[in-house]
Amino acid sequence: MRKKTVAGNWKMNLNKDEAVRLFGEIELRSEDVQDEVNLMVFPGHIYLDALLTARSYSSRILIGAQNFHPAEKGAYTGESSVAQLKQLGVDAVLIGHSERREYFGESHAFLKEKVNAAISHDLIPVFCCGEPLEIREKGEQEEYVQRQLEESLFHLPVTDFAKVVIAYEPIWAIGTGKTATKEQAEDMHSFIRSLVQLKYRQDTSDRTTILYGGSCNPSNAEELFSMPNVDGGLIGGASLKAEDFLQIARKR
Ligand SMILES: O=C[C@H](O)COP(=O)(O)O
Repeated sequence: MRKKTVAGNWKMNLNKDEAVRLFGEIELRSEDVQDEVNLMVFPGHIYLDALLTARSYSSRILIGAQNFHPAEKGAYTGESSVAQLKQLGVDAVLIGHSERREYFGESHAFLKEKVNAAISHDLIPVFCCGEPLEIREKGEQEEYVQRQLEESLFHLPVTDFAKVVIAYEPIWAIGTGKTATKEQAEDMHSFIRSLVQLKYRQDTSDRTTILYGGSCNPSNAEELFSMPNVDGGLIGGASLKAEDFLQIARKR
């Protein structure tokens, strides 16, 4: 039985006070979210330390970084390494978000390096994949997502792959209010799981967490999460309000 995961990607939103307050509210009010739900937040990079410091000792909320550079160290102005994030106390990293692929030109090969760097420092890689609208309209979404996984993720040996969380985020649904239907999400999630089974093993594919992202909110989370292969969500806009985020986390 897979545990559900609900992760909030705060992107480049909130100031420091707002970020610390939001984290505190989520932490305080997460008590009525079932124990079997994993909670994760990805705040703005410059607030990671503040949140890690504010996090209570017994907190159930994992804190992740939205970005990093795969090199161990070096002349990469403005970047952070996984070693630096690990030392800070970060638990997870986002890799392959469509915004990083599109606006920062992160290639399949670069994302593969990021995956390797995260694994080598024992950070949970949350690997995002998903197709743009024109690909969906041509009906080529499966080939598109398969390539993303094959180029950047499926090189991992099974023991490392077991640490990865996959997030399927159709680009046409991100921040648009136009969420995938539960059938569209389930079709892609079950396709991804079948690829994992082919590449690895049945027990690995049974255990792989596959999140849905793209305009997921308190009104549509329940039907999306009711699908057998949807193991929770990677939430953008709706994760910026504690009540909305927690309402999503309470959906089964
Ligand atoms: O990482 C989160 C996704 O990009 C979804 O964002 P959204 O919920 O605002 O559509």
